This record gives sequence, structure tokens and C-alpha cells, in this order.
Amino acid sequence: MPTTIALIAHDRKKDDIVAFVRAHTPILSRYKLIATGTTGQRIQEGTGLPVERMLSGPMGGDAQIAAQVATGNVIAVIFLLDSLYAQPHEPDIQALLRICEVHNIPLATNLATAEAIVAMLRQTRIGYLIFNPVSGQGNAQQDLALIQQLLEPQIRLNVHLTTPELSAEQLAQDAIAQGAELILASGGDGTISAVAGAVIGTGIPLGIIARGTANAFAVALGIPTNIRGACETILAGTTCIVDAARCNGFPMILLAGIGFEAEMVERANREAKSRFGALAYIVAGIQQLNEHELFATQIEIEGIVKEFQAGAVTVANAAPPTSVLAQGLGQVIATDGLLDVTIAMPSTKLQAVNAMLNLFGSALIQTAPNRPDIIHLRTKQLKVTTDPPQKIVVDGEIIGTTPAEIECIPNGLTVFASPIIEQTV
Ligand SMILES: O=C(CO)COP(=O)(O)O
Repeated sequence: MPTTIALIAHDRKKDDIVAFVRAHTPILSRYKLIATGTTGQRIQEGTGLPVERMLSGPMGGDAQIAAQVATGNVIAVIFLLDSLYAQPHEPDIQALLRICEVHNIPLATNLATAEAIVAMLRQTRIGYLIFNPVSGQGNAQQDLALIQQLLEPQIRLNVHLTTPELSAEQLAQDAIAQGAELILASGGDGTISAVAGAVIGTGIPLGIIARGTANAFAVALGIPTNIRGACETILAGTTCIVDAARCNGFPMILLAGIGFEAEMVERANREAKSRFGALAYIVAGIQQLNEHELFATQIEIEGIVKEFQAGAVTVANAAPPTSVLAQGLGQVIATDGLLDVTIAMPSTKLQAVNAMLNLFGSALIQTAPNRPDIIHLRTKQLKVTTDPPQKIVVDGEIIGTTPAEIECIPNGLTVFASPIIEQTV
């Protein structure tokens, strides 16, 4: 959908349009502004807002704007006419007015109707949709078309596709810098975490349209993992405030896995994920189980250090039941201001398999497993040191090796989701 507004004023109305734009800067600054040459210059000088300037009206500026309207790029035209004086380029003016009629584009020709357009804009939300076209196994073009079809009657979408050069995180930062009031992320957990990471602490509501392999974040927060359901959740408008976290400076929404999980994620590479979907993780997990060894682990919380021989250390902010290694407490609470830490210390492969099954079972019944080889705790922050150093995976991406310093950011994210009902364990 277009997000451009065209601004034009005849000479004796130029002061009016500058005053009008100045009075409505907060709302108009959310849109791309285009204007005829002199009008654009006056608005830029008078308000500091960026304006893309066409030719001056008599030289064809009205005609250029008419072309933009005709090609569907313009959401509204504000054209303060001077009806008391004849203009040399009257045919161009009439052509622009006619094109607005033909294309049913809101057109204000005086200050009263310009105010009406601003009132309309106030009721329209603009959503920055950050869309990863290579996530998951669906047809990205069809997915995007469906999202637009479902959301656009109520939310004007500013669509930005991720590319190898333009990361989801960069796009999210740009959206925030442009004053986004609503950011939507569509892709796998990597895309969603990257966008969420940039949004932490801004208070900007985040919509999640999961199209990935595991979609752990959506599942953890009870957000539907089909496009239609996800869009309905966004349109319903209910938001939840959940915790976020940082691991060695990297934003973390779901969990940090140290040891087993990091190795497993590395095995379940992009190619395997495209071929086997979520099964890739299980295949990789079984392969990994054959090779994995325990490592010496130090956990430091508020100056107190404890030592373990661990196979996996998982520090979770939010996690679905299928994030087996995070389930030391039977469920991960995303709204308690604390991280859920699970340390698995199996000494044989059989114990490891048993421990994983046990953890999965406890997540399903939301009770902590009672096993001597699983330790669990909740804390706001901790430091994990291992010998030898272990890889760390944060929200599905390897970010480096231990030591890992992880801190919860209570209430760091506002997401569109139904209220989360947590049971206290
Ligand atoms: O003449 C105009 C519109 O018809 C306005 O043009 P300028 O903004 O260049 O003065």
C-alpha cells in the first residue's frame, strides 16, 4: 500500500501549507512527502521535514504528481488552490484533479478538507513489515501476498525484504529511526529474534508472523504459527509485555544453549532444515548424542560460584515445550523477570536420552522433573564458564564460545499475543 502524501500550494497559499505541515508534523513525518518544486522547498525550509521535490508546477510538477497518483504510489493529495487567480498551467492542474477522481484518491483543496485528511491518517496505523523471503519451506511470494491481503485493510504496510546485505536487524533499526509505531516480523526464529532484539526497550509493539522451521518464539507465546492466525492476532490488537535478555551483548528472546544444543544447531544446517524441517534438529541431536562429552562448568550468580560436570547448560527467557533442554522447571516463564536455567549432567548416553525424554515430559505436564542429573534454577543474571570452551547458540544462531554472561531484561518486549496464562511451579 502507498505511504506517500503529495503536497502542493499555489503561491498565495504557500504560507498556509507550511503552517499546516508544521502543525501536523508528528503525523505527516510518518509518511513519505512529495511536493511540487517551490512548495517542497518552502515546506523543507519551514519544517525541516524531508520532501522529495518534483518540478515546479508551471514546469510540469503537477503532471509528475498526477503520474505518481495514477501509478498507485500516493495515499492522499493536499493541494491548496488559489481559486481567485488564473494559473498559466491550468490544464495540468485539471489533469491532476481528474486523476485523483479517477483513482479515488483523497484530495483536499482547502485547509478544511486538509484537516479531514489528517483526521483520516490518524486512524490509520502504519506497520513496518520485515519479511525474510528465504525462511521456511513455503512460497514466499504467496505468503507475502496473503499477509498483505489480510492486514492491509486496517494496517498500511511498509514492506522491507531482508537480503544477504540488509539484515532483519538493520531493517528494524531503520524502522525505529523512522519513528515506526508498529513493527511486524515474518520469517523464522532467526529473523524474529533479530527484529525483536532491535525492538527491545522501545515499547514499539511487535507482530510475529512465523514462517520458519521451528517457530519456537511464536509457540512459546501462544501466537498462531499459520499466517492467517498470526495476522488475526495482530489485527485483534491485544499486546503482552514479556521479558527479553542479552547474552554477551547479543539480544536474546528465546534461549542460550551451551554445549549440546549449540553443537546440534550447527549440525542442523540450512540445507538439512530445508530437506527435513524440524526433524533436522532431531536427526542432528541423535548424531550429536553419539559424540558429546561432559565439560567442566562454573555458574556464577551474584558472586557465588558453583561447579558442575555438564553436558548441556540452557538459559531460557522463553521456550516452547519442544525446547527440551530448557525444561528444568517444567515450563519457562516469559513474564517473571527471570531466566530459567537448566543444567543437564548425564554421565552415559542412555541417561542423556532418558533425561531428554524426562524434560520433554515435564514440559508437557508443567512440573519440574525430579532427577539427580538435572539441576534447575531461576535467576536474573548469571555467568557460565566452561573448560574446555563450548559454543553458545542464542535463538538458533551460534554467537561464539563460553564464557557467557546472560542478563534478563524484564518487560523488554511488547508483542501482539493473547494474554499469557502462566502457572506457578
Ligand atoms: O503551481 C503549482 C501547482 O499548480 C505549485 O507549484 P510550485 O510548488 O512549484 O510553486
